[in-house]
Amino acid sequence: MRDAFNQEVHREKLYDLHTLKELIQTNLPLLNEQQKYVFDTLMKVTNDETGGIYFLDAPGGTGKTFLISLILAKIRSQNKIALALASSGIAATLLKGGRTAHSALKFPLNIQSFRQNLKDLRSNHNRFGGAMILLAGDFRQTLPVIPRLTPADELNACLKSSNLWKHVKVLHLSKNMRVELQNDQSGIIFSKQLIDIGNGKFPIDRLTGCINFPQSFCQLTRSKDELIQRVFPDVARNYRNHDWLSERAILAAKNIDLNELNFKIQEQITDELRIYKSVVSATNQDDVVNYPPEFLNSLDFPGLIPHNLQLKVGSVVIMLRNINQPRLCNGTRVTIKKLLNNVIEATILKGKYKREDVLIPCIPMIPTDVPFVFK
Ligand SMILES: Nc1ncnc2c1ncn2[C@@H]1O[C@H](COP(=O)(O)OP(=O)(O)OP(=O)(O)O)[C@@H](O)[C@H]1O
Repeated sequence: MRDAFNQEVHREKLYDLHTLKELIQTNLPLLNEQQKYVFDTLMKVTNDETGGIYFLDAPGGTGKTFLISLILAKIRSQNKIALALASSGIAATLLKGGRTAHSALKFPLNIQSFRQNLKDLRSNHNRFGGAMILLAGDFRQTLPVIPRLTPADELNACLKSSNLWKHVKVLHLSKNMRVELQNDQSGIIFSKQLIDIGNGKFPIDRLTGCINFPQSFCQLTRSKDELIQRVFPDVARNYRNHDWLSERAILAAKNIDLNELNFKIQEQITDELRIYKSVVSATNQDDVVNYPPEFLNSLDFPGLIPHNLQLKVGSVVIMLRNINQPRLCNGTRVTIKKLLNNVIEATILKGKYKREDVLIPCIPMIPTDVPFVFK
């Protein structure tokens, strides 16, 4: 732990002060009133070393990344240490110097133990060793996902259920800068409706227990084909345009629906289809008889690619694992460029590494959350 900490400290001394100061000069005057209040509050407790734990309650688009980048730059420009840790690889790529908590600290982020560790490392007995800890997110979004457990377990895993929550000071951002800057009226209404859903303001249907969307909620489609037509019009012609591809996506709650949608979209691409079959077998000799490859091949586990992976040049793929951070991490979207026997060449569609080509090799995978081990 001490080694990991020292490595981070060393990394933190490598920032170019001139670039940091330029960023501060450009972005600080742009902060809106709420953002400025958060910035001033956090910089004050950082500078006078009173520290404390803060939660930035801010829905999507309100400027979390913009504001946190500025706070990081300001602290680093004063030759102090600011670590940007994220729970997922793709979130870590949004911030300068961002790392997953796991990769930076070599242990999964557990706020309780992190609190004790910081006291030791900073030789300071205040909570979190006098450091300013800023957590950011949106409680209106998905609860932590815990496979095979109940909604009560998911609520328990939430930060709000932790003993620490009573010490957390909550700061708010509510102005959606993403739609504000584009002056898009329908975007402003939609973002407000999303916040109302998250705040439980939509009436619940007593019979079904579900919420009803108002007519003005969004454009509803009646079939998957119509949905594809609206989101990916004329795929056959447009799929080579990476900017066009990077601006659209269809989300679904279940893999089975996604597979059908992907199949239909990919069907419209005229390139040759390549099929990659995984070689699946039980690793424990005793299990080989009970779980023959034919059975294992028929299974479809969340987080694992299907046994029969069918791809075309131009297909869009989302990474499910952190293979090579920060470029190839869980959540990176790429489009296929070349399909070779054992390696796939692809181009990154979004984010800091957009347009960069990457190689995705064959990788052995052993899922850990199934009752028997297979590879
Ligand atoms: N004060 C500001 N002045 C100018 N642009 C801003 C300001 N605040 C945010 N933005 C811009 O608004 C957009 C949304 O901000 P940002 O990505 O930081 O929001 P977010 O809360 O992190 O969103 P999400 O949760 O969806 O990732 C970005 O393009 C960002 O550059």
